[in-house]
Amino acid sequence: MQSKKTNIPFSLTSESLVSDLSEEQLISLLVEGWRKSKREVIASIAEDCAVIQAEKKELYYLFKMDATVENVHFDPSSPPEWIGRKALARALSDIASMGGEPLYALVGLGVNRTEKVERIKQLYKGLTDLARAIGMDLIGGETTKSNQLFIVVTVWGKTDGYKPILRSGAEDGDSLFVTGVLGGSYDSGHHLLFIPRIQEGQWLAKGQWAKAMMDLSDGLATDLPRMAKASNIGFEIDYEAIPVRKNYGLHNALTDGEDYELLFSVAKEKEIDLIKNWPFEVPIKKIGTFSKNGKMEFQDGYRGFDHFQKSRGDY
Ligand SMILES: Nc1ncnc2c1ncn2[C@@H]1O[C@H](COP(=O)(O)OP(=O)(O)OP(=O)(O)O)[C@@H](O)[C@H]1O
Ligand SMILES: Cc1ncc(C[n+]2csc(CCOP(=O)(O)O)c2C)c(N)n1
Ligand SMILES: [Mg+2]
Repeated sequence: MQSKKTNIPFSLTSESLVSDLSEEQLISLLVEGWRKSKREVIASIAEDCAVIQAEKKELYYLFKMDATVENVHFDPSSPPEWIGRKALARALSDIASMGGEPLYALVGLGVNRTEKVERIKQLYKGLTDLARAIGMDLIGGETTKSNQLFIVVTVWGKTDGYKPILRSGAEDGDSLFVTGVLGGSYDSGHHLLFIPRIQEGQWLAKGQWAKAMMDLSDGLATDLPRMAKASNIGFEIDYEAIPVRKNYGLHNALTDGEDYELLFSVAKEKEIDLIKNWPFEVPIKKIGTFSKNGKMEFQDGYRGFDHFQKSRGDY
């Protein structure tokens, strides 16, 4: 795998804390200097999923792990079925973001000894109901004692007969689209009950509509610059075009996170056909353009979610 530049703005000392870094800086630091040893690893760290090319032509395997932690990703009072559902759906959103088809899941569970068995049973029901609905198989996992309830889901998916869509394919002049509406995910409960855009992602990849694609988990303000940097191209946003959830505002749409919608680039000349042929219920909206004259960052004050920066309910 390719190591990313660390971009650490100061020298670390033995006293430095994780909270001195952003999530991205910590990951960069941990994998600095790591080089992939296998040719079949097509994409890895910094993409939504790792991509492994199988020996058969145009067969790619996708892998993604996501953690769902009490008081970080859900409140103790959240319905347990919804917690389990969310834990799987988070990883499915990353598979969707490459146009993949989910196949198998491994589930890690951390539970306190004082936890009610019924709560964990309900949590598992939410998770397995979604897996069944999607037609994927639960093939194993791990269970451990933990002070804080957590679920770690690893999903294995594939693209068979077509290439997965990376974050790095956007080019000058491409149109930038988003599915659904953005903002207010936590307060509205969307963060528990969102529908991962699996069919939409596959359609966009199979039909060669999307050139670059990712899912929005940390907020457009953080995630779009990631796509721009991966593609090495700037962007220009039409702020008024951003689809905002009812009762929320532009700031929510840019910074709240957990939208779990698809962000993708399309060649300008395909834009009209895309809109005409879009076969799904969820709407798509053009929100800007990739441009070599544009910036790769949003203006100051728009910043998405970061696990190590101070936010709601920090401890
Ligand atoms: N501890 C780690 N070691 C190695 N790679 C990591 C580690 N944590 C995250 N990564 C990789 O870093 C990238 C960013 O991780 P992250 O989980 O934020 O993915 P994302 O797709 O940006 O966000 P989300 O999972 O919320 O959609 C991914 O490619 C992920 O596989
Ligand atoms: C109790 C509670 N507090 C805050 C939030 C909001 N939240 C948590 S993680 C995240 C970004 C994506 O996470 P990751 O980067 O891990 O994929 C956001 C916006 C929540 N859902 N529950
Ligand atoms: Mg992602």
